Amino acid sequence: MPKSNWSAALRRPLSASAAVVVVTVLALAVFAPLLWSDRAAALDTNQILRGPSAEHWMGTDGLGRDIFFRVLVATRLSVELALAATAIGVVTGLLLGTAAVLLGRRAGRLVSAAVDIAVAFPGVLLALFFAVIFGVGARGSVLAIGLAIAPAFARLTRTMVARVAALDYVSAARIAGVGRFRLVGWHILPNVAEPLVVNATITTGSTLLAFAGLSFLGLGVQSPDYDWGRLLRDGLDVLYLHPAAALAPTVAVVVAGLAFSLFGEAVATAIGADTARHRQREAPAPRPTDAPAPQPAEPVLVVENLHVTFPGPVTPVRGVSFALARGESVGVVGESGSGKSLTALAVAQLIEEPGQVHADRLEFLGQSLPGADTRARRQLLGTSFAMVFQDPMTSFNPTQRVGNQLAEVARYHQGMTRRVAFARAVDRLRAVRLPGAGRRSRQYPHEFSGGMRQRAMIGMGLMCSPALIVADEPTTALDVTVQRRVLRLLDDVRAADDVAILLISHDIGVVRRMCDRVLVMYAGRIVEDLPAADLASAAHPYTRALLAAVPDMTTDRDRPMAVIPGRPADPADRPPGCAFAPRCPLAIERCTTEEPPLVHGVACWHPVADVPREQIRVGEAR
Ligand SMILES: Nc1ncnc2c1ncn2[C@@H]1O[C@H](COP(=O)(O)OP(=O)(O)OP(=O)(O)O)[C@@H](O)[C@H]1O
Repeated sequence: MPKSNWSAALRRPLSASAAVVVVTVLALAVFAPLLWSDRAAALDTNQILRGPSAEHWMGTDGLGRDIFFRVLVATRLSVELALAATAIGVVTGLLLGTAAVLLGRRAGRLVSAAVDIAVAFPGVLLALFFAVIFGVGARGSVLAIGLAIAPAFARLTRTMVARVAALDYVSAARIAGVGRFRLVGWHILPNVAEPLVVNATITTGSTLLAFAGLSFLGLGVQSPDYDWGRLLRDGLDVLYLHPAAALAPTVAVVVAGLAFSLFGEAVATAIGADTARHRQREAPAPRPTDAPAPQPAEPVLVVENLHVTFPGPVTPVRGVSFALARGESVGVVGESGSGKSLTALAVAQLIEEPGQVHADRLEFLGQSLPGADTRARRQLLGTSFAMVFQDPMTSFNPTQRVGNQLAEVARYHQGMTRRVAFARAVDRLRAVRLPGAGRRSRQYPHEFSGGMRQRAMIGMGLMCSPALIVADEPTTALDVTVQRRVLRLLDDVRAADDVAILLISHDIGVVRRMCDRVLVMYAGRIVEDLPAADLASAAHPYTRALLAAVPDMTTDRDRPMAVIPGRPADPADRPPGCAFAPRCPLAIERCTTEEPPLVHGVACWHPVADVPREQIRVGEAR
């Protein structure tokens, strides 16, 4: 951590004072018993319960012992106990918080549930509960307080670990066969150490106070040993006669407790500044010249048996399965209403009530999207997933400048300052080749053309480091030349940054040019999955009919345009068997009774790979 962060944090008067007090307390803990034990233990029966004087600054106790020196000497036991309890709490918390990685998902879930229940109890109640179990005395109270602070620490650890455990390098280490303990100790904990250290420092402050409480209640340190809590308890017995006896240990507890907590805050400030700087460094502008991101072993997106249902019930998406690798571009084509957009929205977790999404697997970058808690999901989708919507007019907030809207993403997800985030927004607008990016970033969306807005939307997706861009009809609202520019930009981004692209379009020609693979959807199902280069050899009559409807250089312009006869299936009234059967010129008996599964890339009882394209030209527009 750079020295400047520490000096900046310690330049704040409160942090500097806290640091001075913490160092003093630690020095007293080491040296006070060596220097003043005798004076603290010396009995003077002539000086019993005397008030403050030049000889005894805080007066004397019931045996004539000097209270000031007793408070100084008690520093060691008080700090020792607090540190021991904090250590127990931290180690137990770390073990419980990493249980999901160490013990596997099921046992981890049980541990998490137990931790959540424990967190629901107030810490003081837990400490008293454990103190009764472990018995009166210093050892019992160390265990009691240590175990009482463990659940909160475990929950913090669990949250931090879950974030790091989903990262690519942890997946790579898993696949490389790294053991669980090494994975946690080597790859995960060092990356979450900073906030945990900060929290442990702050916890030490509260632990000091908790010990004083237990000793005060008679459950902590027992005579003849004494810590600040014990002195406080003795002082309270003579409070009206001799208030300084209670005041001195009280001041010691409060000042030391506050100092540790404020010192923890100072550490947090120093580390926070450093982490933010790191994050900015870790997220360099993805330029075409950048080295490609390391290849993960897992696909970017895995969808298995996806269903989207609305009340009725209607199921416009029924059992869709596909996967996307890094840098792969997959097109989804089909007529209006075939379920393309709902599939994309389900992947983006944007289907709203009363819509229901069910899937055997819906994983993005190895993380189950329906399983992730909302915050983790937001973070994951916010940093690694970008969506370009059909209507560029509604994708931006009309009341905010475009640059600010892009910058917001980096400020929220990457903790950048306003100025740094805005500079990155301008850089991203430049990366999507928006002319005059600096000036444009200060304009409002209505001052942009449709094509510019789509490019800015892609730029917004590039504010973090997306692994997947879902583009739902991104060029439908644009004229042909602008369309081509936007599509080329998407393709460049894919090539430069190894971003996977899911392109939804009803234009099979666009998909053929842009994509590696094509998924053809009909009535909520994938009916064909084939390489874009092999479209000409499509086997499903529906794919062939879609292709036949696209005019090419060989199309006879004197003949009317080819169309697919009939109407797309209504999701609320779907025919039995293959949904395309009523419109299919090759339908056989079985097609009307039994729905064909997707086998070898085609869902058809009568695949027609070898039937000439002209035979599938099933209808013509009048
Ligand atoms: N909120 C909803 N409630 C009920 N049905 C819906 C809802 N949203 C969409 N649908 C239905 O789901 C079906 C698929 O819709 P979807 O928007 O995915 O089609 P699409 O293939 O993307 O079509 P387009 O190309 O016209 O956008 C349609 O029949 C639509 O009417």
